[in-house]
Amino acid sequence: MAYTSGAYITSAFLENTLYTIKRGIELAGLPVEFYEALARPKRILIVSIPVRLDNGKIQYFEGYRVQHCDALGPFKGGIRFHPEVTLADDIALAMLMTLKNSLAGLPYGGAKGAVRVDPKKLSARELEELSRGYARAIAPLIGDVVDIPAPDVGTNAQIMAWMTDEYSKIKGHNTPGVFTSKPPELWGNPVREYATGLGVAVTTREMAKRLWGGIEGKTVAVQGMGNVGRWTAYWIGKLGGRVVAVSDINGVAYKKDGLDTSLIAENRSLSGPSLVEMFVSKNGAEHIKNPDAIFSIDVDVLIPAAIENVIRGDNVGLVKARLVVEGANGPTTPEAERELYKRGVVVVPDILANAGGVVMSYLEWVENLQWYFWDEEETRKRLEAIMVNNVAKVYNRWQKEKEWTMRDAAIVTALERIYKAMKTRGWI
Ligand SMILES: NC(=O)C1=CN([C@@H]2O[C@H](COP(=O)(O)OP(=O)(O)OC[C@H]3O[C@@H](n4cnc5c(N)ncnc54)[C@H](O)[C@@H]3O)[C@@H](O)[C@H]2O)C=CC1
Ligand SMILES: O=C(O)CCC(=O)C(=O)O
Repeated sequence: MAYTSGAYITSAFLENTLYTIKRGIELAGLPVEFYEALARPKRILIVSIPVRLDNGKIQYFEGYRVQHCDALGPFKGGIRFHPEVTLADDIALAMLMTLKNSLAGLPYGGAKGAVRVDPKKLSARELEELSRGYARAIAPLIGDVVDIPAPDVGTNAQIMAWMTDEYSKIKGHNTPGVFTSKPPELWGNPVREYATGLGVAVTTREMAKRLWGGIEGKTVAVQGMGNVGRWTAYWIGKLGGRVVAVSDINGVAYKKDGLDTSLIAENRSLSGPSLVEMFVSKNGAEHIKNPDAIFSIDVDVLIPAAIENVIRGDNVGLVKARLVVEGANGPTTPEAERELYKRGVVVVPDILANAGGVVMSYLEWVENLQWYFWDEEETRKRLEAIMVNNVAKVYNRWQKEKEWTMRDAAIVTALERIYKAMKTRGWI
């Protein structure tokens, strides 16, 4: 069975994702036709978005919306604004969403969107124009029961607000359920801002309980201080773990006795690198200029929460942690993962560990469709219960199959649900 996309569009990330799906299908004993059904997205839209820059010139930005699979329900997945994003990587991210949504038991298929842009180089007005332009460009393909985007790298609640407003103007009425992770003042739920990080932290606690009897005092390093990384560090601190290092593109903040992660909530407005600087200036942390030093810090748990393909064959030897929890999508290559398992290091896969974001998006969407809202406490409890249950489900499956990785257990569980739906529909 070939596991390459077989198309002219490819990337290391896409090939790794296809390899993982193929391996899952083989381990689950499912037929080759199922692989064929998942190896290509159902639909791809490529768009060009004109933006009038502040200097008066017009610049065109390329964007995508990849709808991978809708066997389980409407397409769902974030939108990435990043200068190096490619269509192939966007396809890989959409495939991971199909698996993640299935594993979490959500009534969703998988999708992902992207625009090749460095949002930090745009003014607020330019960013708003780009966001509205992207929403207009993909409007024919999305809808509150069709495809529901949300944030990913480089996007946030304000961008979701602009996109929801733009889409609602096109429809001629308010359509809150078409994007999730909106600000609370525009039908969002306050939990969504920190939901992915909370989910990663709860996953880490649940794994630490099983591996070591608890998370209390266990040392943790977090790569990335964006939405996922910062809230992971914050909640790890709240749950009793000791975060000794955090990093961003400009370097690492390290403190042997543990960083005061409660400062993260007090400094909500700071961006990633400034949070690292904040730990140095306000918390007495050491500043290590090389951002990759995060991998070699001697900790119990390493949490890559920045971007894909960061733990690879060439640097996996640096990792000293006993547990890797994937906050980012696709941070560990298959080669690196094999090496880690050989050394007895457990890797908790992205589709399990970082599902808190989309689970919370689902709760927000249910609120939006009903125009009925739960309070913060109630939604947080629901999110935590789903995460705890998902970790137990995957861990127990993994325990029964000693030759498998935790990723295998997660992917097989996700694939079986999609297969049953496709079979029942008569798609395969
Ligand atoms: N935002 C969400 O709800 C979800 C995000 N994810 C995944 O989590 C990861 C992070 O996403 P967000 O936090 O939303 O993005 P973000 O854009 O808020 O933050 C990403 C951070 O990573 C940093 N970074 C990039 N390359 C780095 C490197 N080589 N070393 C250290 N830091 C680096 C950036 O400077 C930035 O601070 C991505 O893989 C994303 O797909 C997964 C589930 C949900
Ligand atoms: O909240 C969502 O709908 C999607 C989040 C996302 O893009 C992800 O989990 O990678």
